[in-house]
Amino acid sequence: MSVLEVSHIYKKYGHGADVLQDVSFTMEKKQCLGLVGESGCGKSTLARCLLHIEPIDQGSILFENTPLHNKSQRSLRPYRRHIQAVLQNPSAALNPKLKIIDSLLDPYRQFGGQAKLNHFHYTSARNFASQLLEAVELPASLAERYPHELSGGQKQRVTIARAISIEPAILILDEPTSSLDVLSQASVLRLLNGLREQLGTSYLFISHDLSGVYAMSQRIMVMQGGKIVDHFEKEELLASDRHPYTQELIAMFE
Ligand SMILES: Nc1ncnc2c1ncn2[C@@H]1O[C@H](COP(=O)(O)OP(=O)(O)OP(=O)(O)O)[C@@H](O)[C@H]1O
Repeated sequence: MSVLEVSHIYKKYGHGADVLQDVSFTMEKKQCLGLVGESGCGKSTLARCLLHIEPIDQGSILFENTPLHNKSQRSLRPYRRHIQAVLQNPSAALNPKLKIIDSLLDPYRQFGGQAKLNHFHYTSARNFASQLLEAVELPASLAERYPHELSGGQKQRVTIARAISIEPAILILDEPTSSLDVLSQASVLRLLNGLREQLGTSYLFISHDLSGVYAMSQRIMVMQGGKIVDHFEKEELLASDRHPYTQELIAMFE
């Protein structure tokens, strides 16, 4: 069953050239869809359009069959909960002046404590923060610390905990491990995989690195110059009819 349907979207900044050109895909429930492509091809722009940080110029975005592309910011509010993101740099994502507990609770509070939860249970701020920290395999004692008192890997786990706190249907992961060392990268990817299975969230996993995308995704899209030039099931990666650009990426991977 599809959770997000993106059809023929176009996006440009100001009077520049199209950064996204005729991008279409669907995201299936509980699956991870990978998006790979070189720097500057438009991956983060696509993420920002899906998060409604940037408007699209043409096309449509349907969340569980409801069109989101033509909604006002006010009428988008209930849907924002369902599409959350984890971005590249956890230090920039966490407010340095807030204790971890307050960063963790921010989305739940933004939705007025009204988010109906299935996996987590809100009884008190402290207890909720402990459940979230436990989900990302961090000790509850970190709740009282400030971001500068955590390692990069711990900070990224906190941003993941915060993103899943309101149990979104979709999590956009834009290069979530690129600022981490190799060991932390592997453990964060393992954690994300486990959480997808536990929570039933759909992921859009964005990276310039095909090996990471391959490890995480059931389906893979390849972007070049703002277009999706290839789109296939993971098992079809080595099929002979792959796009020449995909073949270039595979050659780098081998
Ligand atoms: N706010 C903006 N205003 C104008 N141009 C922009 C803006 N954001 C991105 N661009 C341009 O759009 C194109 C796509 O950028 P985008 O950040 O989406 O690529 P990307 O594939 O995510 O790259 P990277 O992997 O390096 O993050 C680039 O040419 C970039 O310079």
